[in-house]
Amino acid sequence: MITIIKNGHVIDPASGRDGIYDILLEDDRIMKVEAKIDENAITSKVGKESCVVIDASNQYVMPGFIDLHVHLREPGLEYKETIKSGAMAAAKGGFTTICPMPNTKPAIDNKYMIEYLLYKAKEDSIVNILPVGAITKDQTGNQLNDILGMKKSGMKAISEDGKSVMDTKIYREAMRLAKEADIPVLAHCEDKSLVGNGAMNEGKKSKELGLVGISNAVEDVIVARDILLAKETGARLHLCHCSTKDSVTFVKMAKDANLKVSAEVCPHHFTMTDDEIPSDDANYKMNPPLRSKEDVEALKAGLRDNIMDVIATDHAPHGEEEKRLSISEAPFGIVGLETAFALTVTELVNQGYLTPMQLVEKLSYNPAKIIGVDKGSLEEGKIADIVIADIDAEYKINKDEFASKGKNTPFHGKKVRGKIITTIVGGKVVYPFQ
Ligand SMILES: NC(=O)N[C@@H](CC(=O)O)C(=O)O
Ligand SMILES: [Zn+2]
Repeated sequence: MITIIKNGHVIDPASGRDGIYDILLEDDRIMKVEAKIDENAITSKVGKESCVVIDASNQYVMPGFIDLHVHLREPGLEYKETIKSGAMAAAKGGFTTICPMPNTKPAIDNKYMIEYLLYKAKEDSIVNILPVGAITKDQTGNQLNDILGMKKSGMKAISEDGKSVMDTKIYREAMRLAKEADIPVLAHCEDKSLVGNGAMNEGKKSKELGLVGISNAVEDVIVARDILLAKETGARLHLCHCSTKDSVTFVKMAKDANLKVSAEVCPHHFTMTDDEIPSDDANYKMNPPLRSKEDVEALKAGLRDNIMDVIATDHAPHGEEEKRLSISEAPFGIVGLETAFALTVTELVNQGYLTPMQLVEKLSYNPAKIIGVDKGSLEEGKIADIVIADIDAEYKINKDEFASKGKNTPFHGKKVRGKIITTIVGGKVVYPFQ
């Protein structure tokens, strides 16, 4: 099968291309990227029926996005999301590869669960799935999992996401094993004893709503600890969902010291402050919480200055009933796969924080490097994981149009720019849904 993507504005950090090109795909590979590819010459050779032409005029053509932080709720909580529905949400959001976190029920904490996830992904998922395994048994923090065995079964990273491993000795040993396995540690940074019953950012707004606050130190203390452990063990540390200005400062210090540290920011954390939470509405509740203006500015500057490497969604679907509860009672988390690109365009590219090239670095090129896969590139010979988007298209976010089962977003009705038009995985169009 031949596919030709015509006249698109190619943005590809791997080759440095930033201009109008045609791309020729043969089966699952990128064969040619050239200023002009003559489709008539090709159709006359292979026949019209084995050649698809996609017109990408006035659209951006980018390597498929890679999300290092997604919660699919299968197994165990399929009413919130399944592998199938989560993968469809990913495709609709321009993501061709996603890394599901292991906090399912049961947790992905042994090699059989990794194998199960990969088997299920093959059956049900229209995007690539790279498994992340839990660090301790059942994520209870006491007993280290078989990290080397899980890696052999296809695990691409370890994480205790949803919480931190509070026992520093166990965590240090996990980092040693991650180094031996040559996989990154995806760190959720939250000091359990400091957070208590905190439900939103500690500040004026939490007082106004009468809610228990979560201070910045809850995150910062563990960010600092984890960086020190990465220094001692030589492990590759990736800091998840950074939300505070001091997280950015610590990441900069770690990079200046040449440590193997990378960091992600979620779209909600650069889009909104805690002050913008209108009422006790749990669609504004996530962990870490929406922070102060000062923190949001530091995150945006950190992305701009390439201190922060990745934009990841932390897509965390929950049932509508659960999110109808008050902020103090509802579970933490909001969906993100289908709003990430538009929020990045609207809040960062259109506001002058990121160039389109940086957007692609943070949504595709850098995540591929961090998770260690040969993706995030539109160079000839690479797998054809591609996203085509209209970055000018203006519309209002509508949760009822989400492919995700989760409708829990604070961005319903928000006016944005940037729409995914086509998502291609391994040379096949997966969105629009076939
Ligand atoms: N981020 C969240 O608010 N929730 C996540 C857990 C996590 O990513 O920490 C979830 O699993 O619901
Ligand atoms: Zn987390």
